[in-house]
Amino acid sequence: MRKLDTRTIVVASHNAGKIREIAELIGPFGFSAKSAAELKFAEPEETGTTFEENAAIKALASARASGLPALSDDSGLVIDALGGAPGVYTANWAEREDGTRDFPWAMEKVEKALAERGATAPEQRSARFVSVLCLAWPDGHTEIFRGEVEGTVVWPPRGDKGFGYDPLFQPQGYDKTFGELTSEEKHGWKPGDATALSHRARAFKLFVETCLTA
Ligand SMILES: O=P(O)(O)OP(=O)(O)OP(=O)(O)OC[C@H]1O[C@@H](n2cnc3c(O)ncnc32)[C@H](O)[C@@H]1O
Ligand SMILES: [Mg+2]
Repeated sequence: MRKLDTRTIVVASHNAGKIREIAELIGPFGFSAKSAAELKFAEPEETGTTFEENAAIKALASARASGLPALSDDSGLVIDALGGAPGVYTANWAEREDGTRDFPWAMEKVEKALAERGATAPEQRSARFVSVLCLAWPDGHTEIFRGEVEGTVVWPPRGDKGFGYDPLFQPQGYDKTFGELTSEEKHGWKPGDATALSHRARAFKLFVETCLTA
């Protein structure tokens, strides 16, 4: 287990929604965060078959390109009735032929797949959001943290907050989707809290406990 030994960290992501959430989570710890998008680093190909593999590919690419520790996030929506899809391929499901992402269309695809399987009742629509964070150093060392949040796929999508598939996902015990919760509510965590809500905040809490606290 290695502690973070610099005050600058590269956020190894090109997703503006994710970068904003990671900046919110890391802000209170006094780090300055620079994203791979800002640094104009090329997006590495995500050739892994697990969240862990893809997170490591992204973090190592940014750590080596910057010479600084880099934190990546590989995430996705895992739907039980779809055998775990879209899972690691959650971003690909939203990709149009020209490479642009279309989330309303991706959410319709998810709904179509569920309807084809007759998964219309809430109990047939269980899912979890998964986030795997990887902190990598330029010398190749990595630390991995996984967070998951259980919930249900709703239809129609609700809310315009958050990003990506947020309007489709209602966490267990809540009557609002991630698209209807504020960013603070979605994290459900700030430094010192014993629990967190979102997949990303849950993984982040482990990262803080392992790499930031003395
Ligand atoms: O790889 P980077 O550059 O970090 O950005 P990305 O968007 O390609 O990220 P992933 O490869 O990890 O793919 C994750 C997909 O899951 C979606 N996703 C992940 N976390 C989410 C969240 O908290 N809310 C909604 N959608 C989320 C996201 O929109 C992507 O389509
Ligand atoms: Mg990606």
